[in-house]
Amino acid sequence: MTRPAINTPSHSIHVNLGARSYAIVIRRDLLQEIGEELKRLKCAGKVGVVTDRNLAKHYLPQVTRRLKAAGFTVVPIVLPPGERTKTLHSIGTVMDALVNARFERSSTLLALGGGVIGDITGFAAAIYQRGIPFVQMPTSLVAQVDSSVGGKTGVDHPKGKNLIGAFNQPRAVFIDPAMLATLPTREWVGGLAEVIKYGVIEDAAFFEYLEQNIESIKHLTDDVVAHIVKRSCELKAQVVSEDEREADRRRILNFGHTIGHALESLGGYRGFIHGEAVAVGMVYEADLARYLGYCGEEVVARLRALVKAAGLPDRLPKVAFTALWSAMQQDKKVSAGTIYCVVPEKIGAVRIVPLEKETTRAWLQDVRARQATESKRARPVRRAR
Ligand SMILES: NC(=O)c1ccc[n+]([C@@H]2O[C@H](COP(=O)([O-])OP(=O)(O)OC[C@H]3O[C@@H](n4cnc5c(N)ncnc54)[C@H](O)[C@@H]3O)[C@@H](O)[C@H]2O)c1
Ligand SMILES: O=C(O)C(=O)C[C@@H](O)[C@H](O)[C@H](O)COP(=O)(O)O
Ligand SMILES: [Zn+2]
Repeated sequence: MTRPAINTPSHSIHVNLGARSYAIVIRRDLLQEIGEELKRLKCAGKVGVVTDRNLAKHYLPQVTRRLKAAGFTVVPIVLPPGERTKTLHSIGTVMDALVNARFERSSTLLALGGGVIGDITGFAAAIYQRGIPFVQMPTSLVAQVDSSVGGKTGVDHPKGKNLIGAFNQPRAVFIDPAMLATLPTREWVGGLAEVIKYGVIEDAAFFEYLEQNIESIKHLTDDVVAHIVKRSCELKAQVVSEDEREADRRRILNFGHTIGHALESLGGYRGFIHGEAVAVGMVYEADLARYLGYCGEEVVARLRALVKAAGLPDRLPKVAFTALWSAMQQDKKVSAGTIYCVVPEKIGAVRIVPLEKETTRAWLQDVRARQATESKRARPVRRAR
């Protein structure tokens, strides 16, 4: 589906990390200026454009033209699309391309794509010759509101998401919201999960805005898209500036991910896309919070209603407790064997709590009992003959 063009004014948001500080620039048609922008960053020589086949079709010729016009030598590195590409094998592919093209320490990588491409590129940039600069040009909603900012880079392991990686900040993030025009609907909707997350973790007014504007959001109204991309980047930049390496505060950005990541890995990265898994994760982590007495039923109800209205999944699929618990133990918030989970206290405020195995097992049994009752109610009543 081709979407209408998206108009947005220009914004620059500062990620304040001392020597590693950088700007998130949000501007319509930034794509046309990518060569000049890299020159402004003092990049020179070779640029490796890491992208996937979908993005290559839509944008690679234009990006290559702009970079060449600005004097760069362009080396395209095109990977297959999707989460199953986020592997060490792909890192090997990128390494081979850089070695073969004789990339130097002063060469640059440009991540042209969604979160998968951004995470791979940032990690490749961290390890090639022990570190070369990289720039993010995010193209999906997940990437424009979340993954391009903050320097978490890496790849998945069959047993867990993002288990191999590095903190590596980009030199800049260039967001052209017009590029969302070609994003498939399922990916757009998936991205809304990370947007909703910001409302729950620290901005109740933003959550209300999303509730009130969900129809325009689904239809990509210009001013609404501009607002959600900008507000999400502001919120993430602030958290990352306060706690770059997730010593404490940054953990709030992981709301929905303890269960969400477990569902992704249990599904072999073929089931839910990331945003969908996070949506289900948020609903059930909120439900667990209610069960444990950290928040009231109204918090779960509002979150579930917004998730549903956005078109995201809100039902925990069938999964055995032992499998779920074991997958959750791969989470990076696990400390001394204890799983810590981000739970809401109210819309706009979260806390981080340890999970106890038997209580979590009892909660899951309760979830299943409620799901069974809901299914019975939803089933049409058969008339006796
Ligand atoms: N590093 C972080 O802080 C962070 C934050 C959030 C998510 N992530 C990671 O990001 C990944 C999910 O990102 P994603 O949802 O962008 O997935 P993705 O990169 O797989 O992109 C989704 C799909 O949309 C296509 N696509 C992207 N932009 C497009 C465009 N403008 N036009 C047409 N097609 C387009 C891609 O080719 C792909 O098929 C996960 O691996 C997740 O773990 C990382
Ligand atoms: O930037 C962060 O910090 C986040 O947690 C953002 C998440 O949306 C993102 O999916 C992140 O990659 C998850 O990190 P992980 O450390 O749990 O792998
Ligand atoms: Zn995420």
